[in-house]
Amino acid sequence: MTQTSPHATGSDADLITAPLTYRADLLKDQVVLVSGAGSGIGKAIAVQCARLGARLAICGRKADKLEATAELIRGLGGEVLVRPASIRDADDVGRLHAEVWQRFGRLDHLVNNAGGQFPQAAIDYSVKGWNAVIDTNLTGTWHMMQAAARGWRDHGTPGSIINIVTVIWRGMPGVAHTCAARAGVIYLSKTVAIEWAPLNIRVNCVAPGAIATEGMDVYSDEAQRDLPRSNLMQRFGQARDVADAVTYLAGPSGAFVTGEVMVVDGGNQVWGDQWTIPRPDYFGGQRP
Ligand SMILES: CCCCC/C=C/C(=O)SCCNC(=O)CCNC(=O)[C@H](O)C(C)(C)COP(=O)(O)OP(=O)(O)OC[C@H]1O[C@@H](n2cnc3c(N)ncnc32)[C@H](O)[C@@H]1OP(=O)(O)O
Ligand SMILES: NC(=O)C1=CN([C@@H]2O[C@H](COP(=O)(O)OP(=O)(O)OC[C@H]3O[C@@H](n4cnc5c(N)ncnc54)[C@H](OP(=O)(O)O)[C@@H]3O)[C@@H](O)[C@H]2O)C=CC1
Repeated sequence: MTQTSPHATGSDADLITAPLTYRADLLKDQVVLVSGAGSGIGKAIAVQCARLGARLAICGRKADKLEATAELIRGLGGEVLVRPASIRDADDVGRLHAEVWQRFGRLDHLVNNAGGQFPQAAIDYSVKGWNAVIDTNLTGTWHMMQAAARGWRDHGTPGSIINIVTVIWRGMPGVAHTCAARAGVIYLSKTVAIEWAPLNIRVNCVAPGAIATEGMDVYSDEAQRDLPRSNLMQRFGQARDVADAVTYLAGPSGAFVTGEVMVVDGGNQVWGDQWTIPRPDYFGGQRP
């Protein structure tokens, strides 16, 4: 975590002590695998699941960030498997899932949170830049989904997948690559929700709006100033807002929910301009 980021995920103390929305044994003994759990939303999800009694497996590329999350979980008396891995690497993902089953003998929920992008006009994308975003957000997410489904099929146990996406419905100027990738994940999720229903696997998505995390640091000062004004609440959401939505879908409250997208965006899907690159003169130029 960038300690100086104005968008850091609340303090570690907040993650550990903030009042819980759900009862403290909601996920008792369940096993939750969270990708990208070394920072931001993923960290908040992992710590919240641990506070609700779950055993955690966490992955991401950077071991030191994962260890910091793991320390918090162990401090809560929780159990955690730390496994640095890139979701872009299908073989690595396969080994990660094998390790989860070996360690815990079960997997209950996969939370595909790892992802990211950079702001740039689409017309300027390099092939490498496009591929980096698609490989991470669409293909990497798919590697994780398929590995989880195969595990549940082979063990004959139920499971649920929760994919973190974005609010794509009115387009996302400045991050077209991620908009395309997340749209792919949403319709992939709806499709396999059908195909995997006979396997007792639920598949859902959570679509956050602008959430205050260190991931925001990739955007310009102007974009960071404007993004919280792009919704009806006129502010950033918090990582725990997303963690609560994930918990709703993972808990008994989600038992009859599949193929769905839960939007947590302060109303941005109905109102608010969202430019992550300078707004062209054609659309009024300068931001407010
Ligand atoms: C609702 C509000 C709107 C915004 C909604 C979403 C907000 C968020 O999601 S914020 C939180 C997410 N976190 C991030 O986005 C963190 C930063 N992004 C990443 O780390 C991305 O995962 C990644 C895909 C950019 C990283 O991939 P990786 O392969 O590790 O990246 P590289 O640094 O190796 O770059 C590969 C390639 O991509 C192009 N590129 C990267 N950054 C930029 C940039 N700022 N501008 C233009 N192009 C960029 C570039 O082609 C890179 O290759 P090289 O040129 O050879 O470095
Ligand atoms: N903050 C926001 O406003 C919004 C965020 N989102 C999405 O929510 C998710 C979490 O974002 P947020 O917490 O804000 O930002 P962060 O940048 O803090 O989190 C992204 C996490 O993904 C991990 N990651 C990136 N690439 C890979 C990879 N190839 N394999 C494994 N892990 C990877 C990173 O860890 P490491 O670098 O160690 O690999 C990092 O911990 C992302 O998918 C993001 O796009 C969606 C909508 C809005």
